[in-house]
This record gives sequence, C-alpha cells and structure tokens, in this order.
Amino acid sequence: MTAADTPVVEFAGVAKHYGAVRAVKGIDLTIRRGESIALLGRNGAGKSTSIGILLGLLPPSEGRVRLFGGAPEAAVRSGRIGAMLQEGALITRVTVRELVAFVAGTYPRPLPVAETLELAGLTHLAERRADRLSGGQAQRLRFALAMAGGPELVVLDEPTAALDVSARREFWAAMRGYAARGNTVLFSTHYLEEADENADRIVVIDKGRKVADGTGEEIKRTVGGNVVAFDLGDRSSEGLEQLPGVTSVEIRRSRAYLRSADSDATVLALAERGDVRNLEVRVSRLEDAFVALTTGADDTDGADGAVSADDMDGRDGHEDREEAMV
Ligand SMILES: Nc1ncnc2c1ncn2[C@@H]1O[C@H](COP(=O)(O)OP(=O)(O)OP(=O)(O)O)[C@@H](O)[C@H]1O
Repeated sequence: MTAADTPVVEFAGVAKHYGAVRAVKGIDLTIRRGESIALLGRNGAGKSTSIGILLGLLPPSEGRVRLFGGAPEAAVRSGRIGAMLQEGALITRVTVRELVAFVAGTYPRPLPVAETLELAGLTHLAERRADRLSGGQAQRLRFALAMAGGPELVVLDEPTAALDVSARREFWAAMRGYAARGNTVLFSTHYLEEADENADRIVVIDKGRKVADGTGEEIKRTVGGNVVAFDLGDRSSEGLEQLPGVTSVEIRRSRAYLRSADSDATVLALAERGDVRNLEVRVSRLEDAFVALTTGADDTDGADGAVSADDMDGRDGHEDREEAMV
C-alpha cells in the first residue's frame, strides 16, 4: 500500500466504557483521503467519545485506532490533524489575524495566514478583535484556527450547534472550500440536512454502534421507498398490504399510510380501487431513514420501520427540512 492509499482514519472494533456506561460498542470505520464524513446521531449516541478517541484524547477500552497508518498522538503532534471541539474559548484583546498567525506559528507546515483567513471567510474581519465577533464569525475563527496548521484532516465536533441558519450556511461554505482542496473532513452533527448537504458519506451512530454508513441516497434507500397516504373514510383497509410495492401499512384517524418500494405502482392500484381521496405521495427523506435506523434495537416503538402519521405531517418546506434535528 502506498502512503496515498493509507486510510486517513481506521477504527477497528473500537469500544469505550466509562465505568458501567458503554458509550461506544465496537465501531469499525475507514475514512479515505479527501472524503467528507458526517457522524450523525442523537444526544449521547457516542459521537464526542468517538472523536475524543480518534484524536488520541481518550484511550479506547477495546480495539485499535490508526491515523495515517500510525498512532493518533503522532499524527496530532506532527500537525496533520486540526480539531474544533465543542468548547473552545477564544483569546481576547487580539485581532483575528494575530490569533490565526499565532496559532499557525506553532505548527511545522502552516497554511499562509491570508489563505486561512480567506478560506474561513474572515478576510474582511482580519483586523477585528476576536472577542467582538458574532457567534457565526467566532465559529469560523475557531475553524480558521483548526486549519491554521495546514492539517490534512480536520475534525469538527458539532461545529454549528449554536448557529442560526445563515451563520450555518456561511460556516459550511468555508468548510467545503477547505474540503475542495483535497483535504479530509470529519464532522459530527444532529442536523440531518447538514449531513446530507455537506458530507460525501454519512455514518449514523446510535447507542454506541454504527447503524448505517453510506451516501445520503443510500441511507434513504434503506427505509424502502416512499410514503403514499390517502383518506380511507369508512372504507375497509383490507388488502392494502397486498398492493404492488407496499411494504407496510398503518391506519391513523381514518387515513392510510403505505410505505411503498414502488409508489407509482401503488398509486395506480389504489386508483383502480377508487381509493384516491386526498392522495399524497412523499419521497423518503433522510429523516425517515434515521428514525427507522435509530428507534429499533433497544426501543420498542417503530422498530418495524412502519411509517407513522407524524412522518407525513407538514414538513415539506425546505426551511423545515433544514431545521430537522435528530
Ligand atoms: N466522562 C464520562 N463519564 C461517564 N459517562 C460519559 C462520559 N462522557 C460521556 N459519557 C456518556 O457516554 C455516552 C456517549 O456520550 P457522547 O458525549 O459521546 O455522545 P454524543 O453523541 O457526542 O452526544 P451529544 O450529541 O450530546 O454531544 C452518553 O451516555 C454519555 O452520558
């Protein structure tokens, strides 16, 4: 294997226990050069713990982690990794440029300061004091500090958690500029749309396990197609399971919700039966897949992946989807 083929990150059977709490339960993960990966999961899923292990900040209880083919500590020491963790106070009374230049100076092969500022969208704020930035600007400064050393891998733990929609957009534009230079990015998020829009690959973590790993499209496909809903009125729901494409049926308040692997065929068959009152077809969203993937196992509700009426409730606006959190 040449150096270029060596995975940037390799997790093999990584587990972490905090006393009786099993925060991470055996994760295998390989990240290759140039990939942008989202680690998606609910609160407490094990994302921050996995990131801490990856950066060599937490020793794994079991398994092995390698960064660029070696120990995480070595990769961090050599400046190949930049990290932006959840908490990070900024030094006050210095300008944005001074702070970036100071951090860059501590690395062996830093990026030129002007380039870092440009990538982070901070050129016009270079002379502003670091403690006089808005929340979104301060977060881009933290990102600039993570990039300042010219790392090949940047790790971001919930980088946009406290930002509004437009600040998040600006943050991701900066991140994509960095990734477009061939760098590798790993970020954690609760925001489904952020994962879908900004990552090549999404790794879904639930209760300390990896439950899905693929592109947004691949993960959406795992839930099996679209949802077809219509009003049943007082008609019988008998035979709906047998309609072409249908994989599950749920009836709520006289409305039928069919999950279908072939919604066109399902709709045609429904039309033949005359069941087309208030018909609605909704394309599977990442959110559906996420719910199906993460409510199984230990939980009882929704474990069979059946569509629920809530899935169809007024979440079709783009802004709504953008806000969809897990
Ligand atoms: N130092 C610790 N001691 C004991 N338990 C811990 C410790 N750190 C984390 N945990 C537990 O481990 C589990 C995973 O936590 P972790 O912070 O990795 O999740 P997360 O996915 O990053 O969550 P969030 O989205 O809320 O940041 C949780 O149950 C958490 O309570």
